[in-house]
Amino acid sequence: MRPYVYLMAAVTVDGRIASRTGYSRLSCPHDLKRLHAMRANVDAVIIGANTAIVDNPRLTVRYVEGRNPVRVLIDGALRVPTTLRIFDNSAPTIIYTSRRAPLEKIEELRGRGVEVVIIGEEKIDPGDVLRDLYRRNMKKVLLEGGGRTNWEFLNRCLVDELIVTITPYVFGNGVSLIEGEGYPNTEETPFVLELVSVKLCECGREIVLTYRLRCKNKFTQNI
Ligand SMILES: NC(=O)C1=CN([C@@H]2O[C@H](COP(=O)(O)OP(=O)(O)OC[C@H]3O[C@@H](n4cnc5c(N)ncnc54)[C@H](OP(=O)(O)O)[C@@H]3O)[C@@H](O)[C@H]2O)C=CC1
Ligand SMILES: Nc1nc(O)c(N)c(N[C@@H]2O[C@H](COP(=O)(O)O)[C@@H](O)[C@H]2O)n1
Repeated sequence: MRPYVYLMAAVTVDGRIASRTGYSRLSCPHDLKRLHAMRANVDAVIIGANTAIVDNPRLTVRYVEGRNPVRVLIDGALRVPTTLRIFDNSAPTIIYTSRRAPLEKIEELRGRGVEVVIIGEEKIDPGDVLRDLYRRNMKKVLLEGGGRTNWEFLNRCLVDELIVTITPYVFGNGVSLIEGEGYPNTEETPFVLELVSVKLCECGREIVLTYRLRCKNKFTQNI
């Protein structure tokens, strides 16, 4: 069993979630409220190592009333600095890492109240992360990027709902919503996207697309 997985992001018209310099503040205040309402609605928020390093996010609920989710970081080599805001104890934080992680860094973070879980030899299977979160009674989680982490989950059919806000910008380069090895054509994706809704944001400049993802039968995960 695994939790229900939402993936939420803001993209430019050319599908980028960040520019080549790592700039990613795309959403208007209304869209940020939507993001924070989603954080308040889930049990955990998951990010990858680069997002943690580049953005140094808080991942707390601030623009609406609600409780903070558990913050989950996937970092196979435990590359992140120990000074990040996600280690500030304002909400619980769990790191999933592998045997590649330096032992002294694991100890330092554990000493500061961060739960560090070694879940793989080299690579981390996102299915294992989700199963572990489910065992901890987390039934709904939000995947907040970045592009590589989104790919790792999506490519294994581990995303149930995709909520993408299209913002009126173009980067021409940078990090795409999904950053992976890719598919050669539309037939060979392991999932189908079913459009649920198209909404104009309250600001009048952004479009919020919601899709439900259905895993094609031959790719169905046994999870
Ligand atoms: N506009 C928006 O809505 C958002 C934008 N962003 C932007 O996205 C950018 C970062 O995206 P990106 O560079 O793709 O990186 P990610 O944040 O997806 O981090 C990728 C890294 O995380 C680690 N990781 C993720 N999954 C696994 C796994 N299954 N097993 C092992 N390690 C894993 C790996 O580290 P390692 O290689 O060391 O093993 C991997 O290189 C930032 O610039 C950020 O600002 C992020 C979120 C939202
Ligand atoms: N949905 C969405 N829209 C944007 O424009 C964004 N830049 C992001 N980024 C995500 O939010 C994190 C920052 O969170 P805090 O404000 O520090 O709590 C960032 O790291 C991305 O995960 N998302």
